[in-house]
Amino acid sequence: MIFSSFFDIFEQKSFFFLDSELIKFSSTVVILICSFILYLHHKKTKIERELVAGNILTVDDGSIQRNFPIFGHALSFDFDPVAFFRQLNDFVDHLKQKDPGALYGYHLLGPKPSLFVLSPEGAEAILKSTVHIRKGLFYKLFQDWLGTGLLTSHGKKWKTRRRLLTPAFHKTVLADFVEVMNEKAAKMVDILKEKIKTEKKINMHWPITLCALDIIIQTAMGAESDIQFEENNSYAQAIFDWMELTQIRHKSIWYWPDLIWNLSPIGRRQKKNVTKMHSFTKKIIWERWNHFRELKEELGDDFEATYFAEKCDSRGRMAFLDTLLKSLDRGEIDLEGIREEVDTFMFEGHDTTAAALLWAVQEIGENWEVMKKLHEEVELVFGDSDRPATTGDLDKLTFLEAVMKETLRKFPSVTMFSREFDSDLLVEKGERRFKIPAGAIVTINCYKLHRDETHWKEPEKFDPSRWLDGGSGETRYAYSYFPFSAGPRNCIGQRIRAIISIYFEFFQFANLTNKIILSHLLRNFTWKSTRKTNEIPVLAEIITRPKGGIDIILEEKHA
Ligand code: HEM
Repeated sequence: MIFSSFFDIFEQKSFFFLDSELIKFSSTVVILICSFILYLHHKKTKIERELVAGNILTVDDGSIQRNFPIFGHALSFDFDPVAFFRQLNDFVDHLKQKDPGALYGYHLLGPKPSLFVLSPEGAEAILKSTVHIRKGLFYKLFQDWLGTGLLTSHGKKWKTRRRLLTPAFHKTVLADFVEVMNEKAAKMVDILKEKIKTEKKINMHWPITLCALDIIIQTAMGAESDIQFEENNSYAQAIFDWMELTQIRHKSIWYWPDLIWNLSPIGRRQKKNVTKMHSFTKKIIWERWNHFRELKEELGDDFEATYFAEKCDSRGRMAFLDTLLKSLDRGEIDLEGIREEVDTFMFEGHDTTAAALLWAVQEIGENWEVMKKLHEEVELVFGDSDRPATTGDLDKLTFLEAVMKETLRKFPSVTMFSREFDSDLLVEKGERRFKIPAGAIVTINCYKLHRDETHWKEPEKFDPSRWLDGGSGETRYAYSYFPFSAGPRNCIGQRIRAIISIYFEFFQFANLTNKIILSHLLRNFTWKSTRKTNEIPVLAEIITRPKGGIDIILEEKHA
């Protein structure tokens, strides 16, 4: 209406008319903008009052973060990702100093309340809830790549997908997984042995990331890949660029509306990343789906028995992509749904593991005593042989397990996860009551909570012995350590462990990958980190990684 009269004015070219219509038009626009600003201001003030009444602490006491009219604290966030993460951790320290018994703090993104958890007790109330399981607004920014797959969906869709996918990594494919992981880790070792012939200092970022990616491509999708030989692999590069741009979008609320984002230069660059990543996974899915259909046509009634014979156990459970293809054949999911889940597993399944391994390599290389103990342990289990590791071998590597647990305590790969509240949550701690209002986004920063001094002695110290017999790790308060999250929306890799442990004491996809890759490294090399861990900037961009990767001086053990 407004726009059509605006164009009419120009067509009629009547200046008298133009004047009066323009005045009408401009006043309408000004009134609309003013009403909107007043509405935002009213909403923001109302929610602020509600948060203070609910015992949620504010960070805007002048010294730490400014609360601007309309925009709230959004304008005080640091743009540099390392500084931004430090800022978030400082908020926790600042508020805990102010009120040691408080469970939650807040800042405002415009009128949107964004809460953060101050203590493990505060995390427990949220993670245990079976009602507040909807992921925070931030996860919408993942949807251009992951769609609404398991990580990002909620409600009925999430429940159906979780049921569909949980049995996907079952015990009968465990042996295949271990075989593949050994093969890929051995490939990485060969590549590194070649590298150290010409380079003294090795950056472990790409060798480890590509090895983890190689493993997930084959174990979850059943596809062969040569990705480890392509250091500048365009798929992996697209993933990293996507993460960086998503992080920028996260901190810049003006980029949140799709229209603005899609028109911006970095939004267009992001589109190219997404197209590249989608075509990579679609190709894998199509190849396997075509094979599935050809075989079905060829074998008729015998198809299921033949296709799944090697993959099925007596309960009829299958490998990841096969499970999805069978569901597709039954009409329980469509091709787009499979693409969403494949992308989710490609994303969650390699980068989380790679980040944890990088930090582990760094800590081992800095702590000579730890390296020595690990060498002794692998030598005891494998001797001088170069045979592949079995699940039995991995079970015996108890110190290595402790090293991985301690690494994930200090550097949980997924540092921050959040929930968006559809209804209020009342949390009680002793005499005190805290109210999280409906509409709030609550972020749990487990990097900070894993270093809570009330639960961990010398939390900044890398001390794997906490996890050995008698150590504090084993007797800890459950919610002081949750690198795989906890409750109904925990990491599916962890949940699988509980189901599979009926057959095997030890099974966990991520843990298995970590232990196999690290044991291969330890059997072949010794190394020294070139930087001190506490001097490495922590880049918490969706996945928490060391900025600049990990540089080590790597030497062959039996050269
Ligand atoms: C060191 C390795 C890993 C860590 C630390 C880790 C951590 C996590 C965390 C903290 C969450 C919850 C995220 C949230 O609430 O937003 C999560 C969810 C998830 N993880 Fe992992 N993960 C790891 C490896 C894996 C692997 C190997 C896979 C698959 C092969 C995987 C698949 C998933 C999926 C699908 C979800 C979403 C579950 C749901 O919402 O129902 N993760 N992971």
